[in-house]
Parts: sequence; structure tokens; C-alpha cells
Amino acid sequence: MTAAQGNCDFSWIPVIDIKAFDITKEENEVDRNDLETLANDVFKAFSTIGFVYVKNHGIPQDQIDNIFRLADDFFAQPQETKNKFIRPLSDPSGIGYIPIGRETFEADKPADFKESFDAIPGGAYNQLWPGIPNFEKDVVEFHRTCAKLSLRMLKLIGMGLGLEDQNELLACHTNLVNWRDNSSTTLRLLTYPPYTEKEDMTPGQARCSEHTDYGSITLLFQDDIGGLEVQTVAGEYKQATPIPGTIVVILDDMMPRWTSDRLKATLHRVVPSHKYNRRRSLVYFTHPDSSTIVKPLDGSDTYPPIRYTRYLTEQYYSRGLLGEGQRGDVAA
Ligand SMILES: O=C(O)CCC(=O)C(=O)O
Ligand SMILES: [Fe+2]
Repeated sequence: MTAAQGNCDFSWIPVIDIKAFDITKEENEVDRNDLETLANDVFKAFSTIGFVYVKNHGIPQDQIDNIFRLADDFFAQPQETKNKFIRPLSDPSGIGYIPIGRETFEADKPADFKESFDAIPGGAYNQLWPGIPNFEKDVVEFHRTCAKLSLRMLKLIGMGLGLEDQNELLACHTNLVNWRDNSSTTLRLLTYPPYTEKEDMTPGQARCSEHTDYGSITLLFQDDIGGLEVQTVAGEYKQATPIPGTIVVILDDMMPRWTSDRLKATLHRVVPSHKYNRRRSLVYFTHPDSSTIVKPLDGSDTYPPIRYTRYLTEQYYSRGLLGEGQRGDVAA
């Protein structure tokens, strides 16, 4: 489906071809009609299912493959080496290595059977980088590349919403351009090891338990092993099958708040459906600037204003990534 065709099928996650507005194009080269068609499609998808597959985005496949390889190199290290990158519960950033069984989205369930390495480059936090050749340089570069795509998606969302100032959402994301300060935008390298029910997994344990993401939008690069499930409008879960060459774009918790529920943040999870296979993904959590006060853009009182950092701190705390004593530290 090309941008000019429009009219995607919105009964399930649509594939939207954004070639007309990919990250290699200068904004002033882009045809206005193509842009409007794209903005309409993106808006329809995000106001129904809350997810899209984006193809022809302009991020080179080689660059993506290289980050998957570097992630493999990190997770292949001995446990003691990886443990050196665990951040203490007193660290408000939530970055670093998160071992299996530490993070949970549902307090009454066993913590997730996954491990991750979270990166917020830019120097605002004391990020520790593994000594794997090119790891820091390439991860930082990939972070910046993802920022370009997120900015494109935010632009389309602003147009699709018909905002008087179409750049109003972009204005809350200066951290994607001047990313040194005010940023909690995180690249997560994620791996779900193979397992046996008897020895490794606890009954009821998920690879990634049910949740919505916290920020503005998420870019999810998945490998070819399935397991990601997304809640349908009818409330059932359905597989979001990997589609080669696409990135899954997810709407996060701030969007219903900004748009008075015109846009949705949809529940999703990763189920242990492929036990002999490792699943890997790269997740770019785009966050608004930390100091942003998120409130309905239509001036209504659908949601009370909230300072983004405060919201995030509460989420990290409830996920087990932050200690009780740190909850107030970065709050409003
Ligand atoms: O690995 C995946 O496919 C999904 C991960 C996810 O939803 C998350 O980390 O927020
Ligand atoms: Fe998620």
C-alpha cells in the first residue's frame, strides 16, 4: 500500500508505507498531498488499534542488523560481566542492564523472563558502556537515527489530529534534537532467552507481561520469532506477526492524555510461544522532554495536568526499577 493510495484496512494493525516521508527526505521535498494521505492513515490507525507497521522508513537494514549483533554480543557475556551494568535502585534513570526476573508490569505475577540493556546517551546520566568494539558509538548513532523517525511520526500525528499548531507535539520533544538534557528517551536492547517450563519459567511467567508504554510513541524492531500480542478493539489478544522490513510503531500513555482519548495506548505483551527460540527486539521509547507538563491539547479537563518526569518515576517504581526512597526525587 503506497502513501498515495491511502485507505488501508484498519480492522487490524495496518502496514503504512511512508516512503514519501522517509527519514532521508528533506521536509520541503515532500508532496503535500502524500503527506496529508499519510497523516490521515496514521491518525485512523492510532485512533482505532493504536499500532501501525511502518515500511520504507529509511533506516538502513544494515544498521538495524548491526545493533542486533551488538546486542547479541552483550547478552552472550558471562552473567558476572553483565551484572556489572546493573544500576542500583537509587538511580532514577532506569538505564543499564536489567536481568531476568527483575522487571514486572503486574505486581501479582512473576517478573518477566527477559533481559535488557537500556541506553540514554547524551551524558545526563552516568551510562556505563560495555567495552565491546563499536558498541557505544553504534548504539548512540542508532539512537539518533531512531529520533529522526520518531520526529516524522510525531509530525504525522500532529497533522492527523488537525491541531491548529501542527508542531505542538514536536515542541514537547526537543530532547530528540538537543538530546543532552531533559531526556529520558531510551533505546532498549531486549532478549528473551529460550526456556523450559520445568527449569526456567515459573508458572504464569510471561516473556513480557501485559502493559502499555509510558511515553509518546515507541519504535519496535522485532526479529522473525513471534510472540508479540496486541489487544484488539474487541479486547482479545492477537499476534502481531513480524513483517520483514517493517517497524512496529506503538502509541504510548501520554497520547490519550494529550488528545482527550482521540488516540489510544493499546495493551500488548510477549507470550512464551516459541520456547526453543530466543526472541530479540530493539525498542526505542520516545519520551517527551522530562519537564513537559502533559495536559489535553484541546484545553479540556479530560485528564489532570501531569509533569512527565513524575509520571515516569511512578511507573519505574511500580515496575521494580526504582526504590521507594527515590520516588520523590525527580517528581514535580
Ligand atoms: O519485545 C517486544 O516485542 C515488545 C517489548 C515491549 O513491548 C516493551 O519492551 O515495552
Ligand atoms: Fe511495550
